[in-house]
Amino acid sequence: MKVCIVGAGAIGGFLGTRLAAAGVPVAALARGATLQALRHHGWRLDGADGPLRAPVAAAADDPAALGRHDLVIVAVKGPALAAVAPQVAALRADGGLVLPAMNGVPWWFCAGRPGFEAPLASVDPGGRIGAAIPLDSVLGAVVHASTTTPEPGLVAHRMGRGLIIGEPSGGRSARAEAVGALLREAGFELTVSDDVRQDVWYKLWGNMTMNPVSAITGATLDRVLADPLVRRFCSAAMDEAAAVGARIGCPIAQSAEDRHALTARLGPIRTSMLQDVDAGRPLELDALVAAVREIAGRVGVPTPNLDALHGLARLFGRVRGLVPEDAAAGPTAA
Ligand SMILES: NC(=O)C1=CN([C@@H]2O[C@H](COP(=O)(O)OP(=O)(O)OC[C@H]3O[C@@H](n4cnc5c(N)ncnc54)[C@H](OP(=O)(O)O)[C@@H]3O)[C@@H](O)[C@H]2O)C=CC1
Ligand SMILES: CC(C)(CO)C(=O)C(=O)O
Repeated sequence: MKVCIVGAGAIGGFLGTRLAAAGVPVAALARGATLQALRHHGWRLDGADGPLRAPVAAAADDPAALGRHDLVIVAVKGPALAAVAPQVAALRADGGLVLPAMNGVPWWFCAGRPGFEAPLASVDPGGRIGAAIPLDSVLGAVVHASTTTPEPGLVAHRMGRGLIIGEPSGGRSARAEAVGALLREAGFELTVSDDVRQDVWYKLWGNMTMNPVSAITGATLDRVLADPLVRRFCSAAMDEAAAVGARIGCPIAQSAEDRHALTARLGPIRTSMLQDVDAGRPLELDALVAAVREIAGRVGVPTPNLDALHGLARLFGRVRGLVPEDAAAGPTAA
């Protein structure tokens, strides 16, 4: 299976290196210093298992130079997705698959469901992503790992190798099993899910509060959860999202406190959004927070705590130039 990674950063490099080290030909659509590093050194991953190095099949900033692929793994941050969607389309072979390995509500999440005939403006403004990447080419994914890029093209793996993949509409398929086998072979703890939407919503349930709260405060996850007032606020926002999930076929059986106990086990993690603040990169607020508010609005669930979190994180980002001034000009603006 020919694989191309779009977005060879912390997660893209983690997936790309492990796949390439397992003998899979893995190309990269990358740019700038990351592109130079990949061309010079190939795929590089450092972690508790020691350094892993593997050749990159090809690396370029132009899809035309890379050809077509059976599997295109997209691991950009949410704000970059609309810009790379046409490139993803150009990299995908006829019948090829697209696996977005990203946090938050994906653009395909509500597609085709009653009440969601119009695409989510927060994650797919104008429906351009959905138009470029047909729903029937998508496999949903959830990444349970923590990685960083200490320098362009070099990934540091901190913890976790969990991946969940599945058909957006649920159920089993031969193609999901085939991609699952490939990733399992590359050393990931791989689950092929019957209901990947549920898994996406469950992961989001944590990121939705932990990432923006860590971004605003600069606190690692252990410190976010150690403050009783902050913890209670996060729980209240999570209760709202759980009520939204119950309306869209993604019920959550746990309490927010149950989930905090699991998150606390991760220890002093700098969330990917806190890493973005550190590096001066755009914040993924639309996929992690605005989209939940937009879905809540469509199903009629009030979200006062989530609204407050969105407002604070958005203002924090705007003041630092990490969120555009016109962000969420649509249904989540107010
Ligand atoms: N890091 C983590 O621990 C975890 C992250 N996630 C999620 O995974 C996703 C990816 O995150 P992460 O890997 O941390 O992000 P990074 O910022 O480390 O990587 C994103 C990569 O995408 C590249 N990119 C962006 N736009 C383009 C473009 N137009 N052409 C080519 N390359 C481009 C960036 O390049 P450049 O540097 O040039 O901008 C960067 O290399 C996010 O949704 C995140 O929330 C999920 C679980 C854990
Ligand atoms: C915090 C973590 C590693 C797991 O929830 C994550 O998903 C992120 O940093 O975005």
